[in-house]
Amino acid sequence: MRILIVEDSDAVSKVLKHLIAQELDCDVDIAPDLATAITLLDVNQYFVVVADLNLPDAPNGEIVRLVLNSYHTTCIVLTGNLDSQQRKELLKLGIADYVLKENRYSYQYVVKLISRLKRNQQVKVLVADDSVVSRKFVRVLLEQHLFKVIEANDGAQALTVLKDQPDIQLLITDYNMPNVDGFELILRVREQFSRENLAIIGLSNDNDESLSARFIKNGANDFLQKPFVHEEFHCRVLNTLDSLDMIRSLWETANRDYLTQAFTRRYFFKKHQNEQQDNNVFSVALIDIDFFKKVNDTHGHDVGDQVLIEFAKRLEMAFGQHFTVARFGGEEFVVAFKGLDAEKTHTLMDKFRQQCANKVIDTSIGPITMTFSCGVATLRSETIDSVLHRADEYLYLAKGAGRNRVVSTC
Ligand SMILES: Nc1nc2c(ncn2[C@@H]2O[C@H](COP(=O)(O)OP(=O)(O)OP(=O)(O)O)[C@@H](O)[C@H]2O)c(=O)[nH]1
Repeated sequence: MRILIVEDSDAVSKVLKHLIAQELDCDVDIAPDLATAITLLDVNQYFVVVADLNLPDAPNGEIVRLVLNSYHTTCIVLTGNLDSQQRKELLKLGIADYVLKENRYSYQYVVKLISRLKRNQQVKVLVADDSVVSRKFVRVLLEQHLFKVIEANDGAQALTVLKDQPDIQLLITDYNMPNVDGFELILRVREQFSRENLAIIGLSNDNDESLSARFIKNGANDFLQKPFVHEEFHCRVLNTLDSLDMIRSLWETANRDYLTQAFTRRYFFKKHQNEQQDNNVFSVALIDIDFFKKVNDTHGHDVGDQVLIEFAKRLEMAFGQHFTVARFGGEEFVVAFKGLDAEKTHTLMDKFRQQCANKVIDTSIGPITMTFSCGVATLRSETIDSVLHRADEYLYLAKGAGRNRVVSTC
């Protein structure tokens, strides 16, 4: 990623370059005037151009039109002052945002914005609105911030799109729509997508003043009254996505093991405590690395950690896409095989055991071999604790029989 700062003040460009380089993994070029900017723009592909409106050889914001229209590059405007008319014109041109050079927080805002724009490239936003004009308007605003935009012309279509593309992170929905309106859409979406999975912003040009509260009570994160100004739209979208990121990060901290990134014991129980009622075939594999204490004692705790991290990675690669992989503590892991009986689970785990035993783990002190023992049990008319207890008994038998083996009822 490469950023261009076009700014005639040496002090400002140095501060910005320092902050950007510190926060973002990217190259930063500086142009003190329009002529240098053109030379650089001709040879480099920039992710974003941060441009001062008033340059020695272009005092009237000429750089902005050039960046947007000739180089089709995202532009953040930097300016000492801006009157209301200039502000409107710039926003109409399609800049990502403008920043007043007021204090160091202004520069931090630029960095935060670039970082957000970078992430936005991976963020899918669904716009549900029966008005084509309105949908296109929102699309243009979202694309200025580099989002991947998907459109739905009513609530029913939005539900289908969300089912097909569950990785959509933000739904922006109008209130008045045929078939399924905004409220009903949100209620139905929230049955499947929690707040850490999907954020929702409601829109309406209806003058009913209770709408915003009703949207939020129904499960939306925010609401915007039409017509809205560009900046308010961007601020609300960015705030909503920042909150979503924060909720996700808290969720990850609460549910993932810090060292290995496998799910925690707590998550495992929360997710699988009702397996019996769900009436599904359900097996668990309880896994314990063999002689792990020896790895720590011989090579040190750090190398032990590297082995745990790599082993968790292997488990995740082998089973994580379809099954829950959790670290129960220490060198003990569990995989929940929902839908598989003991025999199938045993076969899968035994194949994985052989692969692990035959593949060295590269650590900082060189390659290390490791094996594990495993107990497999299938849920009967019992609690999740009981099935784990039985898996533990089989694990104990596996250890007693010489380790590096899988034991189950089969
Ligand atoms: N490096 C590292 N070691 C850990 C961690 N958690 C637990 N351990 C170590 O894991 C080892 C577990 O040893 P034991 O329970 O005796 O089991 P073992 O040596 O694997 O022997 P068997 O299970 O009987 O094959 C202990 O030395 C713990 O200190 C961790 O997060 N990192």
